[in-house]
Amino acid sequence: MRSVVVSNVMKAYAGHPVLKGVDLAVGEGRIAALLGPSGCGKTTLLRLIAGFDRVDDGLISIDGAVVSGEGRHEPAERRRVGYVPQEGALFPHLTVAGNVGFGLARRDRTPARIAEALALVGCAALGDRYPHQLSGGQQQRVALARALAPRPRLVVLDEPFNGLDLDLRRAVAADVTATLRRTRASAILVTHDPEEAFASADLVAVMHAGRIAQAADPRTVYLTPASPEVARITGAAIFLDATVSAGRATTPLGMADLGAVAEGVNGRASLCLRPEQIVLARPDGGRAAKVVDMSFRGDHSLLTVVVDDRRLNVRAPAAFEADASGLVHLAIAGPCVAFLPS
Ligand SMILES: Nc1ncnc2c1ncn2[C@@H]1O[C@H](COP(=O)(O)OP(=O)(O)OP(=O)(O)O)[C@@H](O)[C@H]1O
Repeated sequence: MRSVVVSNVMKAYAGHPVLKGVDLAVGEGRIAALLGPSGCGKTTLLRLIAGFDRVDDGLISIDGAVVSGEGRHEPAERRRVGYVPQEGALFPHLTVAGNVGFGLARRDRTPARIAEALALVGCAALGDRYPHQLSGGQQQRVALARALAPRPRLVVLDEPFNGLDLDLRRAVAADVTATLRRTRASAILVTHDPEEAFASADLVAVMHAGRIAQAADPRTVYLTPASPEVARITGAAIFLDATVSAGRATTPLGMADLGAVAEGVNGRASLCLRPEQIVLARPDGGRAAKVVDMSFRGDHSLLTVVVDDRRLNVRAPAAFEADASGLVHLAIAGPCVAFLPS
């Protein structure tokens, strides 16, 4: 059963198209991450799903019922979609309990329901505090409790961890994901952080130029991106000129195995690698490259090397030291993806 289905949704602001035919399906109890660069339309799509705005064209259905499109626009308060907005989302003049109770219908606004929602996010003891008396992580947990309190069919979260520093961000994201899984809520999380998307979601929907460019499990989008843009949005990507023949690519760094080949690619191609796929090799098993810079990064050393006039960044072990020749030998590890030359 699909919890949310978005089909061919279009939205323009003042004649400027933002969503140009978005398709997305999120299964019941699944967590999807909507990943894309700033301004690509992630918030716009979330607002359409929550019902805060109307679609220009296309359909949105939740649990099998059309909520947007075909002349219908179910109002936000009837969609049973919990919304966790960007930072600063709590009402400052209400206590934590008041904030959580705010979204509940009057008959449901009982101390027991509020306590239940706060317990879900591990904040049972904080009901009497005001938002300014909470840490950033606690504020985001309370914002999730407020969204979960009415027992929604779907929870949508718009970059909820943006205001938190990196360590806290990872921890709060893990807690929030665990809570969503415990409550078996379907969820859509907007983020521009690939690692957050991979760690949190069953399905990563990569948004580019007003459409979903690829939607698949995290491993698939990272290891076999559907386009060069998807490769760049989902992490660091290095592109090498290559010649493709019989499932292998010849590159300035030697031969590479191909895991996926974009349609129509044969002969000249652009090979897409992740940084960790360029590895140090023995002299007899790799191409020589000149080390022109080295920067110690704690868990690894980042080498800048030149091979065939091309500068590349390569990760080496933290303890790496260049020998007197100033050369390293490089090879390509693991299957790569080939695209048409750009
Ligand atoms: N109400 C509006 N009126 C006019 N233009 C809008 C409106 N809302 C969004 N836009 C425009 O639509 C585009 C997409 O905005 P949106 O907020 O959906 O992007 P986003 O991917 O969520 O970006 P970010 O990651 O920076 O939040 C932007 O160019 C934005 O300026």
